[in-house]
Amino acid sequence: MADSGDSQSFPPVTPGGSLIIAWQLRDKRVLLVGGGHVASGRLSHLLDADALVTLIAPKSGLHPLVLHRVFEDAYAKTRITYLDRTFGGEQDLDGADMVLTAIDDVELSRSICHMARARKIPVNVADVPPECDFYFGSMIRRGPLQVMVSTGGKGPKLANIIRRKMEDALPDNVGEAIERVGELRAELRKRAPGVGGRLGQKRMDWMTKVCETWSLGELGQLDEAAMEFLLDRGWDQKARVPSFEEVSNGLSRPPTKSPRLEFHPAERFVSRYLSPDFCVGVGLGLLVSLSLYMHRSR
Ligand SMILES: C[C@@]1(CC(=O)O)c2cc3[nH]c(cc4nc(cc5[nH]c(cc(n2)[C@H]1CCC(=O)O)[C@@](C)(CC(=O)O)[C@@H]5CCC(=O)O)C(CC(=O)O)=C4CCC(=O)O)c(CCC(=O)O)c3CC(=O)O
Ligand SMILES: NC(=O)C1=CN([C@@H]2O[C@H](COP(=O)(O)OP(=O)(O)OC[C@H]3O[C@@H](n4cnc5c(N)ncnc54)[C@H](O)[C@@H]3O)[C@@H](O)[C@H]2O)C=CC1
Repeated sequence: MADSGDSQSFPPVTPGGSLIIAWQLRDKRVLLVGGGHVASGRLSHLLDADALVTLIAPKSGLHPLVLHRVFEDAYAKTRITYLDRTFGGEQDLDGADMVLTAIDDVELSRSICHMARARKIPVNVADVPPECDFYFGSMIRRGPLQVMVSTGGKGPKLANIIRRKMEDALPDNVGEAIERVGELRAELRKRAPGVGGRLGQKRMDWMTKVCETWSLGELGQLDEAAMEFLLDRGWDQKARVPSFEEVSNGLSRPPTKSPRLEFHPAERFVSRYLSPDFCVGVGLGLLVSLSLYMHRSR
C-alpha cells in the first residue's frame, strides 16, 4: 500500500493522479492534426491560451467552428496557420512545442505520437489515452478563472456533467471579482514594491484579509475610487482592512464597477428552482403523475 506519509500527523500520498497545471502556451507553436468536432474544442482551448496554431486537415472535413476560426474570425486568423491537406510526415513536426491529433485514424495517430515522443514534444492523441502525455479535461472559463475537471481518463462524460454542476454553483460575477483583485494587488505592489521579506509577508497578509473580509460580489464592484480608499485608509495607515460598508460610507456611495450579480440565498433558490432544467424536470414529473392519476381513476 502506498502510504509514505507519517500516519501520526501527515496525510498519506494518494498516487495515481495527474499533475494539473496551468501551462503557459503564449506564442508557443502547437501542431493540431485534424479539423473535426474534437479538433474544434482543442482549437478553442489553444486560442484561449494565446498559442500559435498550425492546423493540418483537409478543408472538406472541417467542423463549422473550425471553418469560422480559420477563414472568418479576424483575431483567430492571425494565430492560425492553416494547411489544407492530410498529415505529410515527420517534417510537419518541425518547430512544434506541442502536438495534438484529433483524427479518425488510430494508426496514423499512433505513429504521429511516436514521432513526437522521439523529439520529446508533449503529445495528446484524442482517442488513445496511452498515447497521451497529458489529457484534456472539461473546462470552466470565467474571465481569469479557469477550472478543469479531470477523471483521469475514467469517465469523460462524467467530467462534462460534473463541470456543468460546478458552473451552476459559481457566482455569476466571479470573473469580475478576480479581475478587480488583480488590479488591487497591482496597485498595492506600486505602493509597496519589492520582493519577499517582511514587506512581502505584510502584503500577503493584507491581501488575504481583503479577500476574506469582502464577499465576491463586493470585490467585483471595486472601482478605482474604492481601491484608492481601501489602500489610503487601510494599507497606508495601519494595514487594516476597511469593510465594504466603510468604503461605501467614505465614498458616500457604494462602489459601482459592475452590477452586483452575486447570488443571495433567495436568488440562488429562484435561479436553481426556476432553471429551465428544473422546470422541465418538474413539468415532466407532473405530467407523468397526472397521466397515472387519470389512468387509475378511469
Ligand atoms: C483520456 C481523454 C484523452 C483526451 O482526449 O485528452 C479522453 C479519451 C476518450 N474520450 C472518449 C469519449 C468521449 N469523450 C467525451 C468528451 C470529452 N472527453 C474529454 C477528455 C478526454 N477524453 C480525456 C480524459 C478526460 C478525463 O480524464 O475525464 C473532455 C473532458 C475534454 C476534451 O476532449 O476537450 C470532453 C468533454 C468536454 C466537455 O464537455 O467540456 C465524450 C462525451 C461527448 O463527446 O459529449 C465521449 C463519449 C462518452 C464517453 O465515452 O464517456 C473516448 C472513446 C471511448 C470509446 O471509444 O468507447 C476516449 C478514449 C478512451 O477512453 O479510450
Ligand atoms: N475527447 C476525446 O478524447 C474524444 C475522442 N474522440 C475520438 O477522436 C477522434 C476524432 O473525432 P472527431 O473530431 O469527432 O472526428 P471527425 O470525423 O469529426 O474529424 C476527423 C478529422 O480528422 C481529419 N483527418 C482525417 N485524416 C487526416 C489526416 N491524415 N491528416 C489530417 N487530417 C485528417 C478529417 O478531415 C476531420 O477533419 C475520433 O477517433 C474519435 O473516436 C471522440 C470523442 C471524444
